[in-house]
Amino acid sequence: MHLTRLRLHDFRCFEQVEIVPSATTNVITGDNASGKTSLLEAIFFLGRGQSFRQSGPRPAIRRGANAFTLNAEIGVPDGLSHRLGIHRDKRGIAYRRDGENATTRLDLINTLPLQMIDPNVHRLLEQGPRYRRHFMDWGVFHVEHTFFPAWRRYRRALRQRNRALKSRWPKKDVIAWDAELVRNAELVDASRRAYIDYLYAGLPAQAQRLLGGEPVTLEYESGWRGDDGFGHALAANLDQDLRAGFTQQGPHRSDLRVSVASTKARDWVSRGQQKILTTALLLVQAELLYQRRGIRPVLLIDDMAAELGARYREVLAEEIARIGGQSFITFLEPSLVPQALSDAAMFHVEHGAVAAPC
Ligand SMILES: Nc1ncnc2c1ncn2[C@@H]1O[C@H](COP(=O)(O)OP(=O)(O)OP(=O)(O)O)[C@@H](O)[C@H]1O
Repeated sequence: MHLTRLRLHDFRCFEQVEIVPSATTNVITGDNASGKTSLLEAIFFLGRGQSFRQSGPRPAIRRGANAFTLNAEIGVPDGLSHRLGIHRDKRGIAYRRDGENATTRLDLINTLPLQMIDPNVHRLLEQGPRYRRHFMDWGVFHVEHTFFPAWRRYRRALRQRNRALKSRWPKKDVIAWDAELVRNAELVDASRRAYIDYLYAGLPAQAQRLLGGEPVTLEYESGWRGDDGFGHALAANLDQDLRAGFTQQGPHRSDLRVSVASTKARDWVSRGQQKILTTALLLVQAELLYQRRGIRPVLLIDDMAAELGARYREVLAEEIARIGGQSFITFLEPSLVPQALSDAAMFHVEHGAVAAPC
């Protein structure tokens, strides 16, 4: 699965741009503020239906324009292709797959699976559990089919239970949601555990290649206390939930502990090592998706050289080339592009224009 053509119209600093990328590695170079990240953002939008920037889709409309349009053609392994489109104007955002108006974000996610590695990727280790849950759930979503419907039902029941708690409704109205919560929490928990086991199995080989064999461990934390199951934990914590006004335990509070040589990875000092470790985790995820479903996600790597010296850059580039699939990797300057990417298609971005492969 890869992009065979990409068109941007009035998106960020680009008025009108079309690129025909390589099915393997695409290197994008350009000065600060030339539009490299915006190109990756456009691809990300097409695969996720939203931006990775905090500001939401509206500011992505080019200054002075009324709407942006993104289009992509996606080649799939059986020789077929899909067309994806996104249009954003003042009325809202519309998605299209193969001309179909009823396209949802889920359709985009399934049509163009992609994995983003940005300069802040180390926050996966440093910051709160939300980032690690997001990391886990991206992978679980793509490989464990029971996960997403259960997660959706769980969140719906959680919202209702929290509403009852916040509004100080009688106990019976709170616990009325417990059976639905428990049923779905167990499915979510089982899918995540199975996924982390698979991921863990692939990690030593990847860590060996990228980190030189430091033992990395992953420990999944379910989000509730005790070994007697979620139903028991919910019941035992009911009075505390009533006082707090929300459900304090459950899969929505789960976490993934990442340790290197028995030290919590966020205490591992070097930012560069943290970036390499996080990238290793993301690449194992990408490989797992290929092994389990035959899908290679498109890799988007923004400012690959940030935090990394020449040796780590080279090791990472070799790994990306080994894994295969399509990638888009940005660099400030051509001199930062590692040797292992010398066969990549090269694009140069300048003043809202993209120069074709040279
Ligand atoms: N809606 C918009 N309309 C016009 N220009 C915009 C809009 N949004 C952002 N820009 C501009 O687009 C330019 C490209 O930004 P982008 O983040 O893609 O650059 P970059 O090449 O990744 O830079 P860096 O290497 O510094 O991260 C910036 O000058 C930014 O101010």
